[in-house]
Amino acid sequence: MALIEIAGLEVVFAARGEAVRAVRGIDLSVEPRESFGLVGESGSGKSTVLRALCGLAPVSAGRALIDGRAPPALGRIGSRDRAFARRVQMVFQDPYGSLHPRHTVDRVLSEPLLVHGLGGRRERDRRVEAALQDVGLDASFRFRYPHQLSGGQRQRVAVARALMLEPSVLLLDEPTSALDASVQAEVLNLLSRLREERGLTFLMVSHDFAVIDHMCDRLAVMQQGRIVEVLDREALARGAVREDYTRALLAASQAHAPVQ
Ligand SMILES: Nc1ncnc2c1ncn2[C@@H]1O[C@H](COP(=O)(O)OP(=O)(O)OP(=O)(O)O)[C@@H](O)[C@H]1O
Repeated sequence: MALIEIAGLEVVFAARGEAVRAVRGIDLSVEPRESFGLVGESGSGKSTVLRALCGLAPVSAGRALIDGRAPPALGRIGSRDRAFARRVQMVFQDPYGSLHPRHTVDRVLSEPLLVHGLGGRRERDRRVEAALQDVGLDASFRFRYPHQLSGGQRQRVAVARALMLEPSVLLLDEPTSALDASVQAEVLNLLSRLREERGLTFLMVSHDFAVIDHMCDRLAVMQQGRIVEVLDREALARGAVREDYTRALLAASQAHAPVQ
């Protein structure tokens, strides 16, 4: 059975009295342990799909389910949210924005455990140290603040935080596009390794085909809130693309340096 199931999904935002149809009826299934990419031009609705899956955007019609369940309603904190957070986590583009500037790495990583009442002090310490090690940061990083880290190190901390509750699904929104090319490759390789080791399922947004090609088994191409085609990696490698829109995106992406 698919782990992520999206059917007839529509998301409509009300912006200054006008309805913005960000997602216009999409269907998508992602299997357990699969890594699936969403590509498309800016504003095509990629991030909105991820947000609908975790309850941060309204599902106006259709459904967006993970493991057969809809996300908890916006603004309601309860046991369903806690159960959901233990299955699904999101990683954003900008680790600087998503890490609290006045919280140490230790606090950032312990907080999910505290909120979920997991482990005593010793157990939390052990898990924070293990989490740092898992993302390739040594113990000296534990009491640093975000501004004392490089962009790549910050994103490693954001990945470690996302994994603290041992979720099965990661929703990744342009997780490396704020990083330099060489650092980008390191973080992508880290994500691939963690996925392999932990049997994670990824749904990943990028505007960059090289990133998607590096990371994903299949991808959907989005345009104006719709999916125009779904490709697997092999079709992408052969250039077996049906839509001119996809070809244009591919050409624009290939103008940039490929991921190593
Ligand atoms: N909260 C919101 N309120 C109103 N409109 C929104 C909201 N969030 C997104 N939109 C609109 O929905 C459309 C899709 O946005 P979305 O962020 O999903 O696109 P995207 O493909 O992820 O783009 P990018 O690659 O630039 O991040 C855009 O027209 C955007 O302006």
